[in-house]
Amino acid sequence: MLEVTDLTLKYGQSQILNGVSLTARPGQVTAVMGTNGVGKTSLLKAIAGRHPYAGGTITLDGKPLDHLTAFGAARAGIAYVPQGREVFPMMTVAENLASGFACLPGKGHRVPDHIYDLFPVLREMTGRRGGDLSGGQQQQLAIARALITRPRVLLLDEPTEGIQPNIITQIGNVIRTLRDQGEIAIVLVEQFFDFAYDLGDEFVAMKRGEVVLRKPAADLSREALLAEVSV
Ligand SMILES: Nc1ncnc2c1ncn2[C@@H]1O[C@H](COP(=O)(O)OP(=O)(O)OP(=O)(O)O)[C@@H](O)[C@H]1O
Repeated sequence: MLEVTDLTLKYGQSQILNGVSLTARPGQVTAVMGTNGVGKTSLLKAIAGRHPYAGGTITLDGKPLDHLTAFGAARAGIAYVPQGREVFPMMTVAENLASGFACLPGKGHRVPDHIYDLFPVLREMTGRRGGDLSGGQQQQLAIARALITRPRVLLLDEPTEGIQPNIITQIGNVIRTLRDQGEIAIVLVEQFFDFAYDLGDEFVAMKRGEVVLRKPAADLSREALLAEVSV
């Protein structure tokens, strides 16, 4: 279980996160929602070791992840799929996937079949350059690359952004499959309300760097959540 407690984060003198707390459990989707600029990406960056945080704690199964680097966080089991995907454009699909092995011990890794079973389109495109894939295919590649690292926590930053509807459905199905397998805790940052609402087991709504609502799906109506995350 991932526990973030009282997290604060600054860019220079600007306080961006102000005491943010959330929990992500294996086999569940924790959906983090809020309008542009409330600090959702900054929160994921702090968890993923991409930006230092000023205060608070992050623990995984009770063990502190003390200000890890991005590599350290990946080694500890935190996989991050950034907004905009960050696929390596000049590297092939196979090479992009193989880059995920860097944080695993040992050598001679091969892409497990279950990754291609989740994303069959990637199996057909192993030799194609990342930059030549469609946006939807790049998103699938970015999620697949994250799963290569055998994470315990999967951080997804706006996976539906700029993606066509049929691929959004496929990505939703992948998230559901991962959730139902019960091993990975998923933190989903998403502004596509219905997508997040359908998938979320727990909801965290943010405003101006603070959590204004934190509730399990069972205790929250669609209207109540919509009211908290609308402009
Ligand atoms: N590197 C940076 N330096 C300074 N300010 C930043 C930096 N990155 C983000 N910010 C500011 O921090 C605030 C939170 O940004 P963040 O990207 O975390 O929000 P967000 O909720 O993910 O927004 P969006 O949905 O638009 O991605 C914004 O006001 C943003 O302008």
